[in-house]
Amino acid sequence: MVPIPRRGVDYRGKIVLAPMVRSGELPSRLLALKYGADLVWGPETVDRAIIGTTRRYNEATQTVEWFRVASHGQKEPPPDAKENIIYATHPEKEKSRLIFQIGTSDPDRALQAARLVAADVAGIDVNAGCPKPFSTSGGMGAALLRTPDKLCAILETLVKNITPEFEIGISVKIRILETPAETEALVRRLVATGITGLTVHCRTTPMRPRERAIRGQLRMVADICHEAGVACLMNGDVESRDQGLKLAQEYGADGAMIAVSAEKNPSCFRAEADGGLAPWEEVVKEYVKTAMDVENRFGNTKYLLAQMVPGKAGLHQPLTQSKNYTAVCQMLGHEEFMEQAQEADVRRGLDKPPVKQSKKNKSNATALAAGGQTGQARVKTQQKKALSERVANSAQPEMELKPIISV
Ligand SMILES: Cc1cc2nc3c(=O)[nH]c(=O)nc-3n(C[C@H](O)[C@H](O)[C@H](O)COP(=O)(O)O)c2cc1C
Repeated sequence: MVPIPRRGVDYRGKIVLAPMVRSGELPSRLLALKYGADLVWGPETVDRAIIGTTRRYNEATQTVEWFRVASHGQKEPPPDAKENIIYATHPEKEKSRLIFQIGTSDPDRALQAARLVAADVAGIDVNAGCPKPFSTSGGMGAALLRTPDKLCAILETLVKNITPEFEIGISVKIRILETPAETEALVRRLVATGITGLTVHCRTTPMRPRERAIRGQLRMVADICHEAGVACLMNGDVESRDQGLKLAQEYGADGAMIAVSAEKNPSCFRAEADGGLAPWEEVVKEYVKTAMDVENRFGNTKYLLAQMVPGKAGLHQPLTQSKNYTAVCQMLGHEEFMEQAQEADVRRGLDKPPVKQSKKNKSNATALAAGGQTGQARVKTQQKKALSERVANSAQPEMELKPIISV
């Protein structure tokens, strides 16, 4: 077992929520914590997306939000400009248990991004496992497994600058490599960077999510971590708290991380002794309430509900077509939430038909498409910016991420 870390969270004996783009937004994390998750990872947030955001405290929801205003390529955003919330946290409920995961391929940018959130989280994690072209084409995610010098430089920069200033630990999430020897060489380098935790997703980069996780290299990874005083979490096909604790013990890991099973039913974090898995109806009710409490983006709420409501309930089509929280509560029979749902819809403008794109924005889009008016270089910068924003806001699940960015 690893010694208790002097700084940052203690990972030992922990069952944690995995980082999940789109599925790991604030209400999902709060629900996971409510059902007993020990720590929660936020969805991967690309460094460029968080850099340049403004932080504010939202009194109404008691959340901290990092947002930017869409400027559509103009210096001053138009008065009707839309605000994009890039990241949100509920300090009271999750600060000491929230790990912020960065998507990055550059030590300086990683540091700039980490500085913006470090005071509000319990740890910073670097994503070195996302296999999708959207991540790897920018040198991020699983591409970092093939550029260990760069990955180590990122981790060392964060350890050197973030840990002493904010008293939080730095961790990394990797996948196994093709051979145990390759994985061993990589892990030996990573644990020497000063990180406090390492999560190993027990699949190789080309493996599909449906393929069973391979645990043959796990004990070796955990042993190398422990020799260096680094905690090791296992990930891949863990479905519940009890199973995770058993597997961690069997393979010598400190704890386990759950993704897909938690996306479907976050009560998987509850021990059998405390009631185990709750029925989906109960979980969905909690989720809708939590999503309204923190004013979650309706599109994200709808997406998560589609993961949680079983197909056989026959609700997927009406859910997909629903336009606001009131409709969702009606459909699910949550009469007691109707008032809150109506208020939430009014606040978010969901009680009216969607606003058409303004003339100004339309003409900007045309100018961009034409490419001539503002000059080729400026258009390119604007397109890159817009794509980066999409990266942060589209929040697609890892398996579905499209190669939409070429920066
Ligand atoms: C919807 C979805 C989004 C994901 N997004 C991320 C992410 O942002 N960062 C990351 O490191 N892994 C991401 N993953 C991978 C998971 O964290 C985890 O490594 C993987 O799903 C294996 O765990 P499981 O077998 O419990 O599902 C994502 C997985 C899913 C299903």
